[in-house]
This record gives sequence, C-alpha cells and structure tokens, in this order.
Amino acid sequence: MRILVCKDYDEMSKKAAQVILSQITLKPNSVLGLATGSTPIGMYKNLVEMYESGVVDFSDVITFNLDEYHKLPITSTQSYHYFMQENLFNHININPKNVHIPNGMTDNIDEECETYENAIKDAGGIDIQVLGIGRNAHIGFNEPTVSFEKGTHLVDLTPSTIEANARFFESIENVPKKAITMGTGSIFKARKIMMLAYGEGKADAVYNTVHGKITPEIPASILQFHGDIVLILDKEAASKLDPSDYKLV
Ligand SMILES: N[C@@H]1[C@@H](O)[C@H](O)[C@@H](COP(=O)(O)O)O[C@@H]1O
Repeated sequence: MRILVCKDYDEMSKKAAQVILSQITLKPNSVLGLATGSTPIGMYKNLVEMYESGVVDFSDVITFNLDEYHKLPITSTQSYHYFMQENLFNHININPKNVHIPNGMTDNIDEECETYENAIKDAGGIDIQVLGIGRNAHIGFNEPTVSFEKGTHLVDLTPSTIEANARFFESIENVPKKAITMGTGSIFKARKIMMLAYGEGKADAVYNTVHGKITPEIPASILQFHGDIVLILDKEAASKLDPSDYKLV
C-alpha cells in the first residue's frame, strides 16, 4: 500500500487528478471506476480544468460508478446520477454510452446487479478505481457486515451512513435506506485502486484501513491485500498514521 500525504484538500485533489490524467494518457480507452461524496469533488474540478485546457480527452474513456441510492429518481439533486452529471460528465467530452451508474429505480434488483457486473466484465474490467471512505470504513456502500460481498448488490445503509449523508438531504427522513453498490469483490478486482480521504473525521477509518484487522466489519481493510493501491490523504486524515507509513508530497 503506497500512502501519499498532501498538505491540504486542494493538493490531494490535484494529485488525484494527475493520477487519472496519467492513466488516460497511457490508455485513452481506460475504464475508470468512479466515486461520489464530497471527497472526489476537487479531483473532478481539476479534471474538468485539464479537459478545458486540452490536456485530457475523455472521448474513449469508459466509466462505472460505485453506487446509487435505491428508489431515488435520477432527476433528484441528491442522486449519484445527478452528482456525476453536475460535477463531471456535463463538462467533459465523455460519450454518454460509456457512462455506467447502477439503476437504483429498477424493479428487478437481481437483473440490474447481474447486468452491471457483466458490463464491467465486457469492458475488460476496471483499470483504476477511485474510492472515498465512510467514517465507518465503508467503501462504495459496502457497510460493515459479517461477510465480504462479491458482486453488485442491494444494501441496507447503516444508521451512521444515513446520518452522515443526511447533510445532502432536506432531512434525515429523506435519506434512502437502501442502495445498490458494487461489492467489495467487484472493487477489489480493479487493476489499480486510488483511495482519497480528507479531514480528521476520516482518521480512524484510514488507520483501520492501513493497520486494522482484515474483516468485513472494516470493509476497507480488505484493501491491505490489493497489490496496486495508493491512498492519497490530507494531513488530518493521516493524523493517526505513523509518519513512517507515508510519504509527504
Ligand atoms: N457511497 C458514498 C461513498 O462512496 C463515499 O466514499 C462516502 C464518503 O463520503 P464523503 O466523501 O462525502 O465523506 O459517502 C457515501 O457513502
């Protein structure tokens, strides 16, 4: 596990965008696994700026998002579809046909999950998966549980995630209680993983990701087994790590 610590959120975002830029430069038809949440917003902003200045071309890029709320219309401003359009897709030259986000409105969950997994396979697998992390170390919407889930599936969100995400909704009652998410297995299959975290609120989750016991109770802990993973953090998110764990950049 490579761990890079930046002085602040802006530097973390720049560094993360550079990693994506290198990936697309090396392979213009890269398959990107993308994340939502407040953490990657700065990275997306940097990528839009890079696109506007002509340094990156998204025309052949394929994307798969980690997750989507269950039964929240995609027109809702809190849906992850809306988030991705607003923060990235509306501002770059990606082909809409190459964009994949789980359909949380489906009435056939099993079929949706299978179709999503097959689409990832058909695209040749994910080249680089971007991850944020929940305060309870969830990745995507893989909440702490008794066993690691392999593929895309429907999950019950934990009270702590519902509470954390309530800031984006009018009230906590409006937060969906379920979501469709790629499984820890689907995430783990990505050839490269880049996890981003900022702020003190993520320090315990980051510590547990790096040093915690590998258990589905700490979903991100499984990443300790991944052969090509980089964590890009700000100083606060890295505050519980030992300085020998990381490189300051
Ligand atoms: N499903 C998303 C995760 O993919 C994200 O990593 C997490 C952290 O969000 P934030 O970056 O806002 O802290 O929130 C949600 O639960």
